[in-house]
Amino acid sequence: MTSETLEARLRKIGEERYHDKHPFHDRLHGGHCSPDEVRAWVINRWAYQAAIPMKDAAFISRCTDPDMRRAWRSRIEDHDGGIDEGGGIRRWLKLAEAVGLDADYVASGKGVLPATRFAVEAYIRYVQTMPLLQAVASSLTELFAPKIHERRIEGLLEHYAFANTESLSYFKNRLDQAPRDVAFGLQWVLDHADTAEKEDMACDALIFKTEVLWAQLDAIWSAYVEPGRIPPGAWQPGEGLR
Ligand SMILES: O=C(O)c1cc(C(=O)O)c2c(n1)C(=O)C(=O)c1cc(C(=O)O)[nH]c1-2
Repeated sequence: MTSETLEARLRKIGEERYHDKHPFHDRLHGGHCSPDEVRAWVINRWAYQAAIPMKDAAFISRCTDPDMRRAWRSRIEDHDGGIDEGGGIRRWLKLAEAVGLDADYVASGKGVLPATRFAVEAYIRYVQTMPLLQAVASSLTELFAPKIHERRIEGLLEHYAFANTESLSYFKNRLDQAPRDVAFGLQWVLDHADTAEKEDMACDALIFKTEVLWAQLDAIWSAYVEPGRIPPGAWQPGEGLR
């Protein structure tokens, strides 16, 4: 199989399984979420955001090649940033405040749904334990992220009063960062998946990751949209407000 075919397979997985197809995103981007549904999403998605640099640090700890570590470390810098200006994590907390949440509450991780936590932990563990090829391939959902970030910026600006350049700065920054990261990750996977078995492994990793993302939105839907069954200990509307 040629690398073009592998790339086409990976892109097809995104077309079929990426979480832009999840009904929660239609609801969010179409302006149909209640303020509490938006808050639930911001609180839960925080758990994912906060885990990304930890997963990238876990990845780097496994790399024996300095070139690979050098290429990968900007991902951690994007999210953590410098002491004064911060990075993506701090920008996410701006969004939290804009939707009426207390930033310290959100950053505490209290109230995150158990299923969200399990999904995020599974992603970190995957990157820690699976063959490097699969650890890299699991990041390739970012091939599809810029499109959803553009859609999100447009939809939120159109429909919600909290949306402005500052509150949405997280997504705006990702528009430049994600394509750079994913160009490297994709090329690395195409270069290293040099047998049919390895190509299958790369595809399996991407499928696994789409499931990590999908499961988080399913959890939000069942707790806060329908049937509205909030698990014990998870965020209750009215908690953690600023
Ligand atoms: O808003 C989204 O839909 C979305 C999806 C993804 C993704 O596809 O995993 C990431 C992000 N955002 C994101 O902002 C981000 O920093 C990020 C890092 C990674 C990763 O796997 O390393 N995915 C994503």
